[in-house]
Amino acid sequence: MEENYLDKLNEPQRLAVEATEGPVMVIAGAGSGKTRVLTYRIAHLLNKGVDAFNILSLTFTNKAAREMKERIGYVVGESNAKSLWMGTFHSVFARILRVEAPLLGYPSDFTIYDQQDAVSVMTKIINEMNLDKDIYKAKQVLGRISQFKNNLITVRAYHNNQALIEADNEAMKPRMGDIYRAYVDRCFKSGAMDFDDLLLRTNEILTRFPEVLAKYQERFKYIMVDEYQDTNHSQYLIVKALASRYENLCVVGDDAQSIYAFRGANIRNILSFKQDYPDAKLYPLEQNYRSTQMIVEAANQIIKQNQDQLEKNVWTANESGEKIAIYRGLSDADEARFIASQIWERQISEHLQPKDFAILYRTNAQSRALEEALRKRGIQYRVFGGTSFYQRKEIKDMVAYMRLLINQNDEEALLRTINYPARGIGQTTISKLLVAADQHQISLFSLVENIAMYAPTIGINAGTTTKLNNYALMIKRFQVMLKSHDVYEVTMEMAKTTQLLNALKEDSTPEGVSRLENVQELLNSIQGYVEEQQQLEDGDASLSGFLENIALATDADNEEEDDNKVNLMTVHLAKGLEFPIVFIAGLEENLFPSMMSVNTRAELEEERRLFYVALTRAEKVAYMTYSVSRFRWGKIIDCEPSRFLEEIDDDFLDWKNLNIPVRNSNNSGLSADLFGDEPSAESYKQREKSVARPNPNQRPSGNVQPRPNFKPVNQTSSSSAGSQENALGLKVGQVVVHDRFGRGVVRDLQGEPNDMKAIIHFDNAGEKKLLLNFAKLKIIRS
Ligand SMILES: Nc1ncnc2c1ncn2[C@@H]1O[C@H](COP(=O)(O)OP(=O)(O)OP(=O)(O)O)[C@@H](O)[C@H]1O
Ligand SMILES: [Mg+2]
Repeated sequence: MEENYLDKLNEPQRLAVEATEGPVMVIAGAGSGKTRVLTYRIAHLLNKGVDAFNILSLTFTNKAAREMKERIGYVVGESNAKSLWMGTFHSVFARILRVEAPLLGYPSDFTIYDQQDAVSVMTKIINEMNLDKDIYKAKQVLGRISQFKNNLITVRAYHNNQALIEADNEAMKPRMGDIYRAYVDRCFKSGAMDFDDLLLRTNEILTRFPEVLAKYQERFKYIMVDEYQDTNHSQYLIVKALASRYENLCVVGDDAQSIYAFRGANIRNILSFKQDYPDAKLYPLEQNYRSTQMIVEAANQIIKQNQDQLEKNVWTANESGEKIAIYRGLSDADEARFIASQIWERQISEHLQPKDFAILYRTNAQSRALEEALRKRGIQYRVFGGTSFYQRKEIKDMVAYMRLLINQNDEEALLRTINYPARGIGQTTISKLLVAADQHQISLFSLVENIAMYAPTIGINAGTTTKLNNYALMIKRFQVMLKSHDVYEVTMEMAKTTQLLNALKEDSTPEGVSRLENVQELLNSIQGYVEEQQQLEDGDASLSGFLENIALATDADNEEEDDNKVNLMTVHLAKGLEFPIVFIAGLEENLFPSMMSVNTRAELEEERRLFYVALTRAEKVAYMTYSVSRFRWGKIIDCEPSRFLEEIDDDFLDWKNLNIPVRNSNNSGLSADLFGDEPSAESYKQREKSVARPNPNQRPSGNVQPRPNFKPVNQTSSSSAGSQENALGLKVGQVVVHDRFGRGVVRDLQGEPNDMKAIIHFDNAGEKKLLLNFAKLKIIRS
């Protein structure tokens, strides 16, 4: 055991760690060690002899939980840390529901529907009810239902709530209640829960079954919640119910970082903690250990402008640090190029690694330009969120088969697999089946399984009947196989028998190859899962266990093994994380703050908190970038710098390139003329929060002190060096394969031998200039 671990805490942190009995709340600024307090507190509990089994810790991501576990393992020994219950609300309560959901009539192997499944169910409902799709938009309707669920408004409660009904009538959606009922029925019949159900049903069980509540109250004698500011009402009630017996509850959070109000997070949870637990102890943490003085002070100044916040005094003893660099791009491509060039330079000049950098942005769509710039520089990166591994089509197809094996009522899984790979079961047949299943009040699978009996009345011919029969038999066979073989063996067999692997193998395009690799990767991960679980004492190598991990992987849970890469993610996903160098990109009006969020003060304040979260991720250096034009919604639009930039005092800022002409704007087709289009000082003054200050773009140049090593971007040597030697022995005219762009022909070689670039024309991707030191090329024909 690590000795004197309490010495690694400052005074208030140590007190919060040692106050293990009774309610405790820590509300403190970013980087002040809240998460560290929780980690050490758990270690301390274990060290005092509390059984790991009795500790529940709720984190924002599963990754955060794993990291905490690891850290706790260092302090108290790994074996002790293993049986801790840690994870997101969704993953912890999904685990409990596996045991308890049958109380509500769900199968214990219930499926978890992700957003895509939910949208598909909703689209069907809206179609079947013949509703106007422009008024009843599937995602919007689901958003509304999510609100209901997170506030524990069940279908029945909705129908008894005149105010809600009237609100929906006014919103031109009088059928909302019927849709809600149809959606809940449909999920229930499929034996499926969506994400909000995981919390709603947990609440339902804890309320309706006192003996179950008592069981978990006994079990979780010590409860901890990180990022408490972002818990919604449903989560709040679960915690409250579980903690109400022992009240050994410790919540930590920061009201200034509450960024999920749009999803129902409720800052009042923090404020009412004192009322719920009048004896609660409060420990203010004020010292920031993460960031430089420059960053801490600038962040303090930003958040001070919000009216709704608890008073805090955050300071740091860290070095003063560099000013925040601001860069103005001519286009999103130029902005991205600047960022990539800075990463490149800092890696070399400061011996930093790719993983030391994070690029944060407001919307996922911004990653495209950034990715392109990083690729051009040969910088390794990974994108969190967006289309995660498990959302890819080929993976979802495989997973749908797996889901069907454990829950044959899972209608979404059935619809996804019934004719993929193609087995001649057409859309008309499927529509007939859906109607008939509904008429006979049986699940789609039962219908397909007994199709011979129903076929004549439904109007399905003999050929199709055989096909449906074969499909059902195949699924049944795997279900049986699952009883005697491990999960990996069954899924491997399934991938082969269904022809799924073959279908992918036939496609030899680079995309096809990568799809096949993805499926292989999935099979590998199943194998890894089976082996890992078999080694654990209370291991669960079941298919449902595996599927649960997949369904609940949050966007921030990136499982990539080789993690030495530049991190790209939205600010929302960056919560709780820290990186030596952080770029905040796209600081423009209508982007950050988002266009949707500038109408009320409350919305704007949430955007400002988001900005505060972004800046406070940085340890050593922060950059803020914006662009005067950007490719959005299919066209180039002009942009103004974000009002947030104006809100930071000049003492903290270093405006990088105001007096440096930006060299070019390559593929954006823009020229320096754009400078003339920027907003006037006048338009700034008109803004609500505007400080009396000139347009930042027209600041006196005396303010601009480019760092000595600052170079204008995009100066590449273009001396032709086609005949020179290079590492690969590459020559003009050779045919090569690139792992991303596929097959191509070398057109030209440029630059110094040790920094050579190749111009390659790719069959599918067109002409690219690649840095040979980084591009992974294979010569296939000289
Ligand atoms: N007493 C301490 N001594 C040394 N380092 C510390 C101390 N307290 C915290 N740190 C370090 O400071 C950094 C920030 O801590 P932590 O992530 O726990 O802050 P936080 O309050 O949870 O931040 P956030 O609000 O962003 O979630 C971490 O790297 C942590 O290890
Ligand atoms: Mg934290």
